[in-house]
Amino acid sequence: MRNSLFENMNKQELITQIQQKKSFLCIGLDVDLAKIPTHLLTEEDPIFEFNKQIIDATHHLAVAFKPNTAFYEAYGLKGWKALEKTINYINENYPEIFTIADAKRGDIGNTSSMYAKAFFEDLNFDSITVAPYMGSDSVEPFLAFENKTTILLALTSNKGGLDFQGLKTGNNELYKEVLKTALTWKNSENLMFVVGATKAEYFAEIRKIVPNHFLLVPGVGAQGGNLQDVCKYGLTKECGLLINSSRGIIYAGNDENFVKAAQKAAYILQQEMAQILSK
Ligand SMILES: O=C(O)c1cc(=O)[nH]c(=O)n1[C@@H]1O[C@H](COP(=O)(O)O)[C@@H](O)[C@H]1O
Repeated sequence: MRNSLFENMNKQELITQIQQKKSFLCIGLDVDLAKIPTHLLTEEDPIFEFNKQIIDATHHLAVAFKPNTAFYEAYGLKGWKALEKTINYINENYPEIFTIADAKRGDIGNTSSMYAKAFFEDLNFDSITVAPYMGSDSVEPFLAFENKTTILLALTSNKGGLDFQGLKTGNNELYKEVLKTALTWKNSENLMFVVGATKAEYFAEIRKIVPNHFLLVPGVGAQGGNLQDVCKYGLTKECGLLINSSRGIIYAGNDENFVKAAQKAAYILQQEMAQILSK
């Protein structure tokens, strides 16, 4: 466990990692047994074995790992065990890495508190993705963990992302209200926001509302988002971006050479990031 300075340490450590690794890459560990190399299926725990090899080969190129819990919940108890082993493996071997439980939780206050305990205390993730739909008392139990980060969905990468998030509420679209209102919540310094890479044209507007907060940006790779477009308006002087790619990296290959293929895909993105950071 880290000390009470953790809240600032958390962000500071991330910034230090970004500078040292010249990377703001987050690798999504979205393990699908139908997609991993078949030779791993005879392992006792194929999901963990796959993750372990990906993590060992890419931890120096990435600053964050993001398992999406759906890909573990889908396999029941075995999947949850694999998630636990994965987060423990990262925390024990690469403690500098920022870990994200992509669980998209949020409920009435006392239920949110239990979600927060599950991911922050039991599993010891650094952060969790949370949906804002149920409002302040559904998010504040996560924010109360001053040593942890709550990553609130603002403008998501999917096609339907604008169905509700783009609706006008008075003068503003809903996603802008989410950003503005969340800044008024207690411990809002513990927030990051999700903005999809497929929505690059919205970053200038978003940065007017949240000039300094880190943004988690999924959608590069398989969903077609473009790194350069996102960085044009998304970058801050501290970088302020975590760019996620899941399938584009972990399934770059699907035979015995899958680790090398994943490493190469991560390296290509890291090199592009190094160039952007050097400007
Ligand atoms: O919160 C997320 O991470 C997320 C938000 C969003 O707007 N879009 C989005 O794709 N994601 C997640 O980011 C990952 C993207 O995976 P790839 O499309 O394979 O790179 C998945 O785990 C998604 O659930």
